[in-house]
Amino acid sequence: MDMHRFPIAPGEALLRADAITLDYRSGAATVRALENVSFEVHRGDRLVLLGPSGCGKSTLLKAIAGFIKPCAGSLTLDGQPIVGPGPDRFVVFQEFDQLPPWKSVLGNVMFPLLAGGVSRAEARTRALHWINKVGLSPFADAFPHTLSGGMKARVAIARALAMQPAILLMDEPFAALDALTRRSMQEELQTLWEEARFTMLFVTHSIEEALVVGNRIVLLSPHPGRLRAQLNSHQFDLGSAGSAPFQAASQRIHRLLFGDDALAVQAPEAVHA
Ligand SMILES: Nc1ncnc2c1ncn2[C@@H]1O[C@H](COP(=O)(O)OP(=O)(O)OP(=O)(O)O)[C@@H](O)[C@H]1O
Repeated sequence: MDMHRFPIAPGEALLRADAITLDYRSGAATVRALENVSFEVHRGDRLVLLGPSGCGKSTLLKAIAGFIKPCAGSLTLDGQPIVGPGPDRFVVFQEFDQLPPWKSVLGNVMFPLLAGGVSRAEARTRALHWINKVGLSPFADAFPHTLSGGMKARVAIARALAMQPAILLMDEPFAALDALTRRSMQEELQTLWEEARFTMLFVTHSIEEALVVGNRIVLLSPHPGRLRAQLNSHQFDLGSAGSAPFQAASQRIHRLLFGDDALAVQAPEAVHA
């Protein structure tokens, strides 16, 4: 596969979630985290799962990663059922302590490649390529504890992209960062996407972040998590944040999640902001 670009066949669904229902069971208690959730991710999409705390965003991402199994419905990637974790999906979490502290930046980025059977020489070349892409070449030999939160986020992104997954799964990756760093990470992610056009599923509970990062947004309502609406948001980026259309879209989403609209509409609807 080309190291620099992820292949895209526009319009073709890469990931399908079809009528996903997922219960957590502990002892006699059952918590329904997701109910009848369906959506598609197309190649090259930056699809955002957005909703309030407890709506099942992380649960859905973990099911797509193959860590947990839905009790009903189907998840397919490239037409194949998802039955467990695989190298075609890579998760970036919020906790950047996911970087082993005894490995340098280069070692951290090479690690999953080596574990996946890539030769040392190839792993090093690929790792250095993506470390350079996220602007960390001068820090290739640095250890995680010497890096800022933003730099650790960039290492995590480089590590994920070096694996060339079919879909990059990001679970609130910037939530622990200060506002300025978070903003610059959103911008860097956008720049990386413009260069490499990878497919991404991004979880957040920030409406603004969803509008900036995503080209499409899937809204979930909580308890249990249900599909609330789907919106197109490709027209927005950091440059348009704060503009009148951006504010209007943001308010519309807020009403769908928390306002009267949230109560009025029972069935999922397609909404174009
Ligand atoms: N391991 C678990 N055992 C039991 N219930 C769980 C477990 N993990 C999550 N839940 C419940 O499932 C529901 C969805 O949780 P989930 O973490 O997926 O939501 P979320 O939208 O990602 O929330 P947040 O934004 O706060 O992380 C919640 O009611 C939560 O309490």
